[in-house]
Amino acid sequence: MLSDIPRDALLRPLTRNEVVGMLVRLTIFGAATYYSIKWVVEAFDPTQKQKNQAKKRAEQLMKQIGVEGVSLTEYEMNIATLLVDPRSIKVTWRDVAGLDEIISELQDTVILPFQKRHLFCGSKLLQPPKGVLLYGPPGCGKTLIAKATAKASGCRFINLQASIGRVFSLAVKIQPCIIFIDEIDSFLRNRSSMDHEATAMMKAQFMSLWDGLDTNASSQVTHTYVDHRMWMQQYCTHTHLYALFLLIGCLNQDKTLDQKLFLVQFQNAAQREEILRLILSGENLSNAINLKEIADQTEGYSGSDLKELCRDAAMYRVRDYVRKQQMKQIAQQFQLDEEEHVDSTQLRPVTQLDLLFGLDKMRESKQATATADPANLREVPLD
Ligand SMILES: Nc1ncnc2c1ncn2[C@@H]1O[C@H](COP(=O)(O)OP(=O)(O)OP(=O)(O)O)[C@@H](O)[C@H]1O
Repeated sequence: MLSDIPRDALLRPLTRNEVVGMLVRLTIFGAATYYSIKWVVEAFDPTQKQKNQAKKRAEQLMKQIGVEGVSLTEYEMNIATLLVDPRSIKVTWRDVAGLDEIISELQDTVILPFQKRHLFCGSKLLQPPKGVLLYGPPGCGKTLIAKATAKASGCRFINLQASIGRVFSLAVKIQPCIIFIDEIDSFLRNRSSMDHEATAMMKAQFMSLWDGLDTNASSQVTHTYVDHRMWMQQYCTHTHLYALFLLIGCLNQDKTLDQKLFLVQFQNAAQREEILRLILSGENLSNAINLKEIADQTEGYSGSDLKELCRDAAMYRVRDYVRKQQMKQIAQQFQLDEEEHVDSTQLRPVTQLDLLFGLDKMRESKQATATADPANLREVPLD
């Protein structure tokens, strides 16, 4: 074929027009190949439909929370579907009882820097913590606090089970943002014989992201001095559950900050009384209710235990109501005169006895759980 081209045409340098023409042809050919391959790959990808739906949902959510013009990778797009608009969070500080000290410290160190940025800009000492760690036994209010904090700060909120790298990169892009990881210990400890290495890698990745996020000086994300590895190790192996949330988008670029750690644990009797009062507020209570008596007898109970106790107590009057209605029907069938007038639409008030019954039931179920706990069984001597 080359023999068809005149020899002098092969030897002379190409003209400008020839070079431009060749470049145009190469560009068109390259683009056509790229889009054809992309089209074929997409056509054969069974997850494409879900991806498109996730993209749509993420775009909608981003718009709703006021983020526009940010380009996201496919992974970030998936995480973005977990975004929560703080206005849609129902929990407020008023839903948390007995934890006033923690709440007031959170308000000063976490909420204020978001709300009054200008006050914190000028001073290295006044920098807010980059991360906040809530830890403690289950059912004591960590999730409540995390949600109330997100609501009060007005931050974008990502509530996730476990997906790490992209979460951080998305959070950096849409900062300010709170990342909330509930029960992260179960993710960090969750292993099988197969995934030991993978878990270790994820753990390492999490640690490095948690530690630094970004070393870029122009980033609004900071390093801290606290050794989180120690915390992680300690709390991933020695406590059952904790929730964790990080703040991103703080103001400083300096390494002078500490991490804030809050122990959310079992409350004392006075705090338990406050929790009981909050849980029962809005209920029809008998005048003789004595919450102090219940609080004094519930040492070691979590907030969720107290809620369960109150729920049971409140149920007794529903059972009473149903029983009375049945008796009424029987009396009507036998055309007996009813001595007592029963209001057919109202439940009776919750009484102290209901609460004490609820307490008994709770004790029984706690005892049963303690006996069934394999950890306890292991400690029983075999001989
Ligand atoms: N301090 C509290 N004030 C009011 N209610 C509480 C409190 N602590 C717990 N509760 C009740 O118990 C429920 C569970 O609490 P929450 O989910 O916040 O616990 P948690 O500490 O996050 O537990 P876990 O570690 O299991 O996730 C709450 O929805 C609430 O009804």
